[in-house]
Amino acid sequence: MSDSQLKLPASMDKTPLKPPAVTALAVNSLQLPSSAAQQLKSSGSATGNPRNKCALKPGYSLMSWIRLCNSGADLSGTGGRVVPVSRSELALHNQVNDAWMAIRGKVFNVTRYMDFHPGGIDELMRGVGRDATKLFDEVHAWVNYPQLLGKCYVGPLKDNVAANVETDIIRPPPAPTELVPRFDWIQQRSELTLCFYTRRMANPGLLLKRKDASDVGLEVRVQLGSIWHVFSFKLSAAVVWPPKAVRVGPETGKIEVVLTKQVAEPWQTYGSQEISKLNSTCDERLTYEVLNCEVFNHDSFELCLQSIEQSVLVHLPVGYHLDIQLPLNGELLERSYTPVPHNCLLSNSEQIDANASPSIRQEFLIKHYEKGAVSSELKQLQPGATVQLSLPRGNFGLSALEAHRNILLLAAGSGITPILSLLRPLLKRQTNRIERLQLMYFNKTQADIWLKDKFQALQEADERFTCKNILSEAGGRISQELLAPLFNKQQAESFSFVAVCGPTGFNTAAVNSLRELQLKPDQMHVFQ
Ligand code: HEM
Repeated sequence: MSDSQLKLPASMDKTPLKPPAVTALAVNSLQLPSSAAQQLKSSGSATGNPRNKCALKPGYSLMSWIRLCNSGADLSGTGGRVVPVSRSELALHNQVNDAWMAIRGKVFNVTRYMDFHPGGIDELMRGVGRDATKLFDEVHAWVNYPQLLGKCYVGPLKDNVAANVETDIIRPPPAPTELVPRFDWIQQRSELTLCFYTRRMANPGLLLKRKDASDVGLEVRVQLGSIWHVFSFKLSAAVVWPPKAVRVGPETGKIEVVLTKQVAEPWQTYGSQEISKLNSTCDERLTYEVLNCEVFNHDSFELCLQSIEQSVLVHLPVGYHLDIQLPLNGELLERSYTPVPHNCLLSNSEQIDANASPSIRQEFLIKHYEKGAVSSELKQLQPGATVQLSLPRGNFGLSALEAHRNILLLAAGSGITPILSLLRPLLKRQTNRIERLQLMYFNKTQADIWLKDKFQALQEADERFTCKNILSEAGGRISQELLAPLFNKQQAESFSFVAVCGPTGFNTAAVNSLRELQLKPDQMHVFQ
């Protein structure tokens, strides 16, 4: 890791006011995960604040740690050498003045970090002299330890599974439905930030709803798999709608909602909240109005929808879709579509992997089928018309791709839309960085290819990404012969995971070919 990589994380780049004590009532209603609840009991947070963060001694801020890391000091204690460490050796370094800790097969010397640890020395000591991966993840899986402890790296844990050490593979987290997001808040004079912590690679979705015109009612729904965790807030005072910023980290699992206070002053408490659960397969619909509906190419169009009264912001988990529902001849028609990033529309010349923040808008690229009732109806929609959208749906697990650095994407026609949503999170992934991401995009003719220029630009901007267009008019089709050269196990860059999306016939042919090439079910995901 180079020195220049160690920068202050954006979220810590401010000096926030410390949140004052939360009332007993609010704490009770928090439903902390049991591990965190136990910590609260055992460490007896004096303030009653759900956070267990300690006040750091003067001179031990994050900034000071970064300065120390960049000072050239020998923080690993090995003089810069990488030394493999056995478990028995690790166990010897269990003192506050000689503290080593293994996380995901890597041993770090955390002795000098002790005083800088925001959770305090006692907490950090719980993990020293041993493999602390599980404990670390239970407390704060989102913390970027490889970056913070880069200069403290001693070496790989010797008897760890070899593959783990070499490729930094991280085991998939337990099923997301077991997880309850942990809530926290932080404020500045003019801002209130609501934070929700899920888990690394949890791939959360988010829905924000303005509850009433008084601007103190806010509903925050965090989607984990098929469960929505609904936080209904009554804030201490009014805030401005929409939020100033909303950040959802598919990799870190951290969500931040930054609200501007209508009156800039410190608050005693954020207010109060109630938590409930909702199944995402429920029939709830959100009403959207058409902003515009325009031709995209010879047989497709772009449809831009906006939440009615702009009162709902939605962020879909990566690889999820929405069902669009509209009435026709007394019946309700419904079809699934994956929204595309705003920069995929014709009117937008930005690169494909730009901003993907939650939005009051949902934008779609839709292929028009002459005999397709839904696409024909949607194509005729005029600005101001309304449609109903379902809550985000899907079964894609981002963590399934976590261990893979060479990923192949197979898309046919409009099946490109869920595949598009993978590009950004994969290319931006910090842990186990992607080495090669190849898109094979199947269409009939040149004129059918969507977003050709955008893929070209992305290919030029990021050498890890390549796009290959395959046209059936030129005899190209999905087959074992076509794919076989990509799965030569003798080559280091052979693909180890494939995501597929297209019509049923395409998906079946792709899966059959991949099976013949010895790919296992857990090395594929098919978007149906
Ligand atoms: C494995 C043993 C560890 C335990 C038991 C532990 C415990 C804790 C606790 C209780 C907190 C306060 C949580 C809160 O804000 O609610 C915390 C915060 C923190 N810890 Fe650790 N920790 C451990 C290891 C580490 C390591 C190795 C690092 C180094 C990268 C680290 C970095 C941090 C950071 C950056 C925070 C602040 C997180 C935030 O504000 O979101 N911790 N830790």
